[in-house]
Amino acid sequence: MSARPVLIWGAGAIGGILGAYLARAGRAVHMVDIVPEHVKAMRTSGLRIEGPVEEFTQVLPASTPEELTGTYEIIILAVKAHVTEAALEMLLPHLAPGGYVVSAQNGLNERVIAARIGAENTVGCFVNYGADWLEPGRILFGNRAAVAVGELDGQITDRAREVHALLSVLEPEAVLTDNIWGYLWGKMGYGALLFCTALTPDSMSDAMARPEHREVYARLGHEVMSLAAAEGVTPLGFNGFDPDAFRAGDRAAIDASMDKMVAHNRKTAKTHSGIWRDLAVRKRRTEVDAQIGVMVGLGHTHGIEVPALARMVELIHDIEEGRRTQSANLVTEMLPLCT
Ligand SMILES: NC(=O)C1=CN([C@@H]2O[C@H](COP(=O)(O)OP(=O)(O)OC[C@H]3O[C@@H](n4cnc5c(N)ncnc54)[C@H](OP(=O)(O)O)[C@@H]3O)[C@@H](O)[C@H]2O)C=CC1
Ligand SMILES: CC(C)(CO)C(=O)C(=O)O
Repeated sequence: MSARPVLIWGAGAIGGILGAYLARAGRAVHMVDIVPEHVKAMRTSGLRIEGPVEEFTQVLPASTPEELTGTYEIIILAVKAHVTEAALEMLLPHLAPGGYVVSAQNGLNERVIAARIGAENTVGCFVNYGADWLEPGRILFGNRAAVAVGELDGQITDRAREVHALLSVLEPEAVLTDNIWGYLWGKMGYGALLFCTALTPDSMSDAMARPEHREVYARLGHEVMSLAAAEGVTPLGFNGFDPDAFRAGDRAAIDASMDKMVAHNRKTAKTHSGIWRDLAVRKRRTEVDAQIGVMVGLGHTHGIEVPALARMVELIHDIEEGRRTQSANLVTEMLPLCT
């Protein structure tokens, strides 16, 4: 592995775990986060990784954005999708000429990053491992899961290999792919299902297991996979998510896929999605506009009807703004749009 230092921008659940694994493996990393208490904990007592995967504490060099000096050739961005643009503006003075930014996020952030700094300075990445930021200096690593890395144009380059080697320190089964958009769109589909689980107080597995709500999940997945096809992308499956089943609207195959996703999520110590956590625990805005709202816009562009996605955006906003509370009834309300 090359010894070029790595800057991790956003040291929460995803970035924190990645940084701790890289540092423990002897890689030079520097962590940046806007939460001063978290930054202080990382560089003094250390970042505690907890949970069933592995437990260890790693002291890490860390700064707030205001404290950071110098430039880096490799920057991994791991903030929530709705703050990607703001974080990019903050990190750009620290991107060395010829360096690149990798998005370890959910959503189509690579488009946003490439629009700002050029596709030639952007490397694609997909992460599905489960983690929760618990408090300053403490992160739960709930479960291992699929990870993939690839260039936006599908070429297998030295720098894609370099990023793949970095992610492989955390996830030995990480994939180096020539179809990163396929993984990212697969996660857009799975992500839509996760947003639906977060309409309820239930765990991801309990919410997905409800037979009376299967039509809603089937419709959401179908809308996303139809958009992916219109975008010319061949979505890829992972951890039980079967894009072809949802694209075809094949109920038997969708049920089989949902059962696999339920089984996958029964094994994690992160029982609820990050979306649920933003709503129920952190009491803050979710990534709904950056992930689901973006697809409603693409529906208009392509002339594809996406009523379930559009209604879900409204319902998540209702919860964010205190007009509704999380309830299985919200999913039931979507049924007429989905049959
Ligand atoms: N957690 C998970 O299991 C998974 C998450 N993802 C995706 O990964 C991405 C990151 O999520 P996650 O790690 O959970 O989020 P977290 O909120 O745990 O971590 C993000 C961290 O970045 C900080 N931050 C916010 N704005 C900035 C900024 N401008 N500069 C530097 N730091 C900033 C946040 O502070 P503050 O909290 O104060 O905003 C927070 O500490 C999201 O797109 C998510 O959907 C993907 C797969 C699984
Ligand atoms: C559920 C998970 C961890 C994917 O496995 C996720 O992406 C999220 O919480 O948003």
